[in-house]
Amino acid sequence: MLCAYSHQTLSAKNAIALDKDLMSIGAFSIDQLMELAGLSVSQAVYRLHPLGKGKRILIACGPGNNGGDGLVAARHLSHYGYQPIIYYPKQSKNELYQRLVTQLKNLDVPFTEDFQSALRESHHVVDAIFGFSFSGDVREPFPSVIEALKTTSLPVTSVDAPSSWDIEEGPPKSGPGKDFHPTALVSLTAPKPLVKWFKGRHFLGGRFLSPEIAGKYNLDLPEYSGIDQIVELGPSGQKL
Ligand SMILES: NC(=O)C1=CN([C@@H]2O[C@H](COP(=O)(O)OP(=O)(O)OC[C@H]3O[C@@H](n4cnc5c(N)ncnc54)[C@H](OP(=O)(O)O)[C@@H]3O)[C@@H](O)[C@H]2O)[C@@H](O)CC1
Ligand SMILES: [K+]
Repeated sequence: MLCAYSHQTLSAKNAIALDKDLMSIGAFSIDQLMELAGLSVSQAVYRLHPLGKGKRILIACGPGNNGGDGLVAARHLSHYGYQPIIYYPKQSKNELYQRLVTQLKNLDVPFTEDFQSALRESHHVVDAIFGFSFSGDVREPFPSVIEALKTTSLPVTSVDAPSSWDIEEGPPKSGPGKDFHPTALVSLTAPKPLVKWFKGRHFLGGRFLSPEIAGKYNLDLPEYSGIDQIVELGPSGQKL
């Protein structure tokens, strides 16, 4: 069900500030926020790609928290009955990420270094490469991965931002991300300004935001249904 939601977006600067507020004023830990983000992504994939459409989900994870959201989503998808496979070429030494990797290995979720082969065997791709801290030109080893996400015929669900898009200015005018338009986007906490250029199915995952923090950033709290962690919005997050 589409919901009424007004237009506010969160700039990259405010997304970072809001994250800090969630951990100070909001008293959340990063583990909790990443768990909620990844759970939202897993619910969006389930909504977009029910088990009957094919179980093999390729999850491309970048080096930062966007990648961490992908690792959490993979764990939930495995428990739902999917067969996730993880491409995570720049693994963080941070303990949080190492624990997420161990949790996946304990579920026998495979990791691959060969993105292109994994893509050929998959039914759906999750783009958890870069989120709101991406900037500049895409560095190795990710250009060929972004290129493959652009040209694949498989549905691609991007986490928080289509990777390689500028958070404020949207799709790049050159480079591997030029003309990359994922099938779906899961905005976390609030849509970012880039949604102005997004045309696919758009979900919001932010069912943990308190009225106080939402008010500080002038965000409306949308109405979530039942026990859902996500709500579907218009492509640009517009009021429908
Ligand atoms: N409350 C919320 O909403 C929550 C949000 N969360 C999630 O966190 C995300 C933000 O995470 P984040 O700040 O860790 O950064 P992220 O976007 O993953 O990327 C940074 C990494 O990419 C790299 N990198 C950058 N540019 C690059 C380039 N051109 N080419 C190549 N590499 C490049 C950069 O590497 P560096 O160069 O610094 O070594 C760095 O390691 C956010 O979007 C959401 O998904 C939840 O987990 C928690 C709650
Ligand atoms: K992403």
